[in-house]
Amino acid sequence: MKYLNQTEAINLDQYLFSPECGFSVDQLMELAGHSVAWVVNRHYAGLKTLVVCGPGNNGGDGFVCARHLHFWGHDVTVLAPKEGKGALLEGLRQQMRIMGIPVLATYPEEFQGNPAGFLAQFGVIVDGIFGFSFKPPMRDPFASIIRDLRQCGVPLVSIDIPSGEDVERGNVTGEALQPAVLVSLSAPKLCARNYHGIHYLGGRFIPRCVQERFQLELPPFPSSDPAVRLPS
Ligand SMILES: NC(=O)C1=CN([C@@H]2O[C@H](COP(=O)(O)OP(=O)(O)OC[C@H]3O[C@@H](n4cnc5c(N)ncnc54)[C@H](O)[C@@H]3O)[C@@H](O)[C@H]2O)[C@H](O)CC1
Ligand SMILES: [K+]
Repeated sequence: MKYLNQTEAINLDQYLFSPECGFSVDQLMELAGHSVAWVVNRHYAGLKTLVVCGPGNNGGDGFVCARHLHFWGHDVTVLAPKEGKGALLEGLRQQMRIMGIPVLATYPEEFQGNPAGFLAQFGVIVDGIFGFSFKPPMRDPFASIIRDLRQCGVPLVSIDIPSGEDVERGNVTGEALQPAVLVSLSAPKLCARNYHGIHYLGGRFIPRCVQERFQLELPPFPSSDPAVRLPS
């Protein structure tokens, strides 16, 4: 299986959205977020869940994941410190509102100065902060949230990239998240080469001709599963 560098990941994404392929962002985000929710439910079914969303499409995957987990009976809270841009992310936020899923911009008042106390309420935390467009160094508010998440002891499930990792070189600063579970989307990125936790490939939407064009050599997905576990 091929591990993508940052440029290859962006090129694959753009090719999928080109007229030649005909996919739309919201369509693939739905499939990506659904596959992450499926993995979370498989390993952490029924646990109180926090989904932390960043400002880009990795955060969008997080909102979609939150919606599916809510439907599947999880008690879900979203922490999304920055308003993402565009109608797609705005629509996802509106869905949270009408479904009664709390979306916090900061830690609640009673936990200001005690992030560990807030995070300890959750059985699992989904990391939708940064994906393949992340460029170090991290900036606040995400730098401090990532520090809190690293120290909190609650199992983390990272979407596509453990947030804070350089997409190609991995955890070079030592400040990135170290998730219990990583769900790579489309194809794993170079930073995942040395990942030894529970590793899934999700986002089962790459047509055969696109796999061949990008020489992805993806493993087969079992039955109708939206994700496949990779050896680690
Ligand atoms: N093809 C697929 O598999 C699909 C993947 N999806 C998901 O989309 C992300 C990539 O999304 P993108 O919007 O390009 O970028 P990010 O979410 O990684 O973040 C960009 C966001 O973050 C800001 N930012 C960048 N660096 C920093 C920094 N050092 N400090 C603070 N903020 C930073 C930047 O300004 C942007 O606002 C991919 O990983 C998948 O999760 C799609 O959902 C579907 C198709
Ligand atoms: K992430």
